[in-house]
Amino acid sequence: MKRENILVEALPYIRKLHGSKVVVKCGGHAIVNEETMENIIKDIVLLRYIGIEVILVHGGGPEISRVMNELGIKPKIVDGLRITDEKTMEVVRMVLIGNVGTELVSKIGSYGGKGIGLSGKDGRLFTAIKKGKKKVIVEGVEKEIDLGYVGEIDSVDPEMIEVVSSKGYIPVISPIAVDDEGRSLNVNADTVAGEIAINIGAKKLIMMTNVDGVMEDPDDEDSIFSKMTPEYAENLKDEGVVEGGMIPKVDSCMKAVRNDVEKAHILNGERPHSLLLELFTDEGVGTMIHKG
Ligand SMILES: Nc1ncnc2c1ncn2[C@@H]1O[C@H](COP(=O)(O)OP(=O)(O)O)[C@@H](O)[C@H]1O
Ligand SMILES: CC(=O)N[C@@H](CCC(=O)OP(=O)(O)O)C(=O)O
Repeated sequence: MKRENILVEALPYIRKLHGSKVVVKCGGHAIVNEETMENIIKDIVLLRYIGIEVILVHGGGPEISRVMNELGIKPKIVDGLRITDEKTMEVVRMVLIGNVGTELVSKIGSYGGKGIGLSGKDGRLFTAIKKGKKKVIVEGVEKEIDLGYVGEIDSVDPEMIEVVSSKGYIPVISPIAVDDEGRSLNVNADTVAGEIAINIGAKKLIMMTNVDGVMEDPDDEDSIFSKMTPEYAENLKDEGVVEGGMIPKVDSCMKAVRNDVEKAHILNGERPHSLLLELFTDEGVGTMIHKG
């Protein structure tokens, strides 16, 4: 397609999204690679310049696991959730807030945007309660596993996001919540992104990961589902097609579209500018979850 046609094709999409809020969740796999991370940040800054209020929620699972291994702590993840003891919680805070969050804020700045780092603790943006024990099936047998300092979101107060976003800042949110006693709790970043999207009235929730979308067979790119309803996604979960880290993503997307977020998308952040292609072209990429 000619370059001018690409720009013209984007116009109705830009018009529709101008002034609305879009939550972008960037997974740890998509940000471990410097080039991938820079491409995503460039797209986010561009969206902000054309009047779309982007709220960035980041993960960092692979980086947390890398640092844990370096410290001699073996990472354990069940259904996409990290078992988090006290020492692990320290690592999670250090990596997510101290490292990944500040790096994203500074990259946004280097492309001309204004990033601001937040976590659940800032203005009590989101609070959580300890999730406690989780039932899992191991080799056909049901077991209860204590997840430790893993939080389940209890409340979201979006005022802080609204204040900074209305002044042109791009909030960069680390998935660490606070509980009533002021303790830090580790929350999956997909869950945080979904809850924030619902509570700020976002038009879209976009999950950037390291696969093209939800697939029938994760090893076969051609088996991607380009569109699905929450009911269909629920079936895929029940059938065991959706596993591991894809479970919290699909759960958050289903909950978001059932709570008035127009559309939720799962995209491959490793494909350069997949975010712009999804938002501004007729074809779109990845998997879209929409109400029936
Ligand atoms: N049906 C599926 N389709 C695509 N990916 C799947 C599916 N089921 C499980 N997965 C896994 O989910 C992973 C994405 O989750 P995760 O590793 O937590 O990513 P992120 O760090 O981006 O949050 C994929 O790399 C893939 O291995
Ligand atoms: C409770 C829980 O699992 N928290 C996650 C938080 C980071 C995250 O979600 O990172 P990704 O988006 O890269 O997976 C963790 O400790 O890995």
